[in-house]
Amino acid sequence: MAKQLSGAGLRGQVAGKTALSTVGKSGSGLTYRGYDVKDLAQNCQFEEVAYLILKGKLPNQSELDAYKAKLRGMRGLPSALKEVLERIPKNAHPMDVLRTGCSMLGNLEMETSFDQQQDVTDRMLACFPSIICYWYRFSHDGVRVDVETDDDSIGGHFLHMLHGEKPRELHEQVMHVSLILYAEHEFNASTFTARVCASTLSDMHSCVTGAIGSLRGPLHGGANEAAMEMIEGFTSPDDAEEKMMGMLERKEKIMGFGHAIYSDSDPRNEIIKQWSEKLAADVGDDVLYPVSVRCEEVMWREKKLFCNADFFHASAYNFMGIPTPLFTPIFVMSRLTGWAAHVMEQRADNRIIRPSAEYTGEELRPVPAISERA
Ligand SMILES: CC(=O)SCCNC(=O)CCNC(=O)[C@H](O)C(C)(C)COP(=O)(O)OP(=O)(O)OC[C@H]1O[C@@H](n2cnc3c(N)ncnc32)[C@H](O)[C@@H]1OP(=O)(O)O
Ligand SMILES: O=C([O-])CC(=O)C(=O)O
Repeated sequence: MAKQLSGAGLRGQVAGKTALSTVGKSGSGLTYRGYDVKDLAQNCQFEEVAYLILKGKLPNQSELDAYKAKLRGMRGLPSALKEVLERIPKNAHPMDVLRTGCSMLGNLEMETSFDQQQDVTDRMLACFPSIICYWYRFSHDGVRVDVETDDDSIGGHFLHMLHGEKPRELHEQVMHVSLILYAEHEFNASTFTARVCASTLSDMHSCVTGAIGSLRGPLHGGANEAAMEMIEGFTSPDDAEEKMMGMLERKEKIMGFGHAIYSDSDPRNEIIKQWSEKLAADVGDDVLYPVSVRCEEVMWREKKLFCNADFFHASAYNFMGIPTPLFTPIFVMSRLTGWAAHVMEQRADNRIIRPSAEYTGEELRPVPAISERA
């Protein structure tokens, strides 16, 4: 059954056109440029999907090889950016670090013409993992990590820098799937932020910096971290059930569940759930995965609320040894493709986005003299 889309939050209102993705259209849960996300997650690497989203077609082998080589060559960070990252404290949130890193990059490598939009985007795609890991390893381990690795993929590059060793094949594969699932999602809050910024004819770094800020909140991308914080407090499935029932009774929001558009499932969930199960078996987990499954059952039974893309990402990332505060920055590494493609689409057919407001304030009145004011 389709969700009733109306009310506050611009729900159900068409705010522009896109050829990039469909979300919740009947018969197809989520498509990128006409391809089902399940098909893409099963058959592609993330770089192929990034190419598809940004350049409009799936690459052939030589195009993919050239694209990966280009991205590999753009992983380095300018020394001024490294200096800025070294000054950000250990207790900063990595999303704030990334927001600052993106903004600083825009100062050092400014987009001076829209002709540069593809290259500027590829540069961000290549170096965002470097920004996150350079700061994280410096502030937490006192290490100036080498960001110019020769890893084949963006996900592999990230895991290599984070853990100081080449990732296992299983983990690199899960990163491909995860980054594909998060890559694009029509007019979600962060993408809409990017498009509003683009509609003023601003530069790409400004659009992406704003979008990072929007993604950070727990009602959007920040939900994967919030979900992790919740499930790690549950010691067993029964404990999870008891505590969740209490949360529901107190009418608390449970992060990682529900969706603004999907009505009864998020197509990304079954994919990342399968990988979470595989990773649980791999690490010999007998708590986090069963706890997560019980949460899913309780939420559906009690509220008909389903897991969105974020919920099983929490356990999957945890099983790969990724610290919780880095969960949402991984989302950025991926969604950057969607944001940038939307910025390009907006630029290609632009009118400044400027909706109207329903006024609920005072009627027109004169300014009283200061001596007459309460
Ligand atoms: C990748 C992503 O960004 S996916 C989204 C990630 N965000 C989260 O997981 C945060 C938790 N979920 C939510 O807050 C919401 O479901 C959102 C923000 C995703 C969507 O919000 P909305 O479109 O307003 O939700 P919707 O209209 O379906 O809400 C219906 C009712 O269910 C409740 N509800 C929705 N989600 C939840 C939840 N996770 N926990 C508890 N109750 C919920 C709402 O409060 C609302 O109740 P009300 O009518 O009494 O106010
Ligand atoms: O579409 C939304 O509102 C949120 C979401 O799932 C996403 O951005 O991936």
